[in-house]
Amino acid sequence: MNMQPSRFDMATSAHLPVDHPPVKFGRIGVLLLNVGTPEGTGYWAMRRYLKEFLTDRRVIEVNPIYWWVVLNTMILPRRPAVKGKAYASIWNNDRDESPLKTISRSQAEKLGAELGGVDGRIVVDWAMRYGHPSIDERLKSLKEAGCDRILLAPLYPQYSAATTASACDKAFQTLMKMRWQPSIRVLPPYYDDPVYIDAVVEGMKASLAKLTFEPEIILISFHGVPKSYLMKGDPYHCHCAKTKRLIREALGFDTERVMFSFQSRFGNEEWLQPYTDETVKALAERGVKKLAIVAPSFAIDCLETLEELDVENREIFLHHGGEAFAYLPSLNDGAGGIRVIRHLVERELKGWI
Ligand SMILES: C=CC1=C(C)c2cc3[nH]c(cc4nc(cc5[nH]c(cc1n2)c(C)c5CCC(=O)O)C(CCC(=O)O)=C4C)c(C)c3C=C
Ligand SMILES: [Fe+2]
Ligand SMILES: [Fe+2]
Repeated sequence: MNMQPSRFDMATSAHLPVDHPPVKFGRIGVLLLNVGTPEGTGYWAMRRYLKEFLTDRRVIEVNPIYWWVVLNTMILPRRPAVKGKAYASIWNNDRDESPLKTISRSQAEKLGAELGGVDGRIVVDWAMRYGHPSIDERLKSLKEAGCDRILLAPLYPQYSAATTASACDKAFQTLMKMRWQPSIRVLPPYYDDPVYIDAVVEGMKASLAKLTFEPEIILISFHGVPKSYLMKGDPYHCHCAKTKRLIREALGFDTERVMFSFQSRFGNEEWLQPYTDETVKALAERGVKKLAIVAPSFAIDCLETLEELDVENREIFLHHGGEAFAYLPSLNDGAGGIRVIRHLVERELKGWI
């Protein structure tokens, strides 16, 4: 087949040979990626989601035979019902989907509207690592729309193999099967990006200003990972520590007032410490009466923030003597959230647009 550049001109001209396949090219795709979410809160939808999540070797690194037994005999028979109830309590009933999905879609729509004014060739889409819309489906769709350059944008400020690398692995599995692969770029972690830190701090200040109390302590809670991942070289812990320091400095609060911890522990292995639930309990028992929690590792509010922090940890705090508790929301699809994503995406698209 003649692969000279003129072939592509031909593809769009009236001189295209009758038996020539259709050729679409020249557009630039941006694919926003997040962790994933169940399709429903019932047992089978939850089971499918958890099974996909918990069979990802980037997420669970223990011996696969041991894990197969644990997953199938202990976790999948019970966890779907328990977590299904938790998801039901935060579900977006208007759209019958989780908040993570609603807000991911909105982020992509808002970013698409803004970037369309910058360069008409840009197509913004979104996908989930687990569940739908899948990375496979949306990557193929971008390619079919004529995107021969694609920026993968995992919306994890702090890098972890369990999240960022897992999303990229999934994308590369699809690319492995493409004859004409698009050129690919990957958004680097942005844990210390000044625009991200400024937006988080601006959001925190706005939320704090609306409170009827002044928190004695601000707890910055990050999603945890097993400690063994840190020991094997995952930079997630260091990225979180730097994000925490930069937020504290930008707030201008002293070191005693801003603490950090890791949440969402799973299984019996040791995870990064200190644990959020234990910290919240200890603070209340120490006599702290007013507490605010923020979770900057989540680009979007989800089960782990709306339920685990705002409901479970609120209860722990109040039950152990605390009097006032506030969860400060994530950046989501607000002006600050979109400003951060747009800044990162425009920076990474340099040379393409
Ligand atoms: C068991 C191992 C897990 C690791 C390691 C892990 C890391 C990790 N996860 C996020 C972000 C999110 N996780 C969410 C839910 C969730 N996470 C795990 C397990 C691990 N995560 C499970 C099993 C679940 C499902 C809920 C549950 O059963 O507990 C979510 C919420 C999704 C939603 O639909 O709302 C997010 C977001 C990060 C950032 C991370 C490591 C850095
Ligand atoms: Fe998780
Ligand atoms: Fe570290």
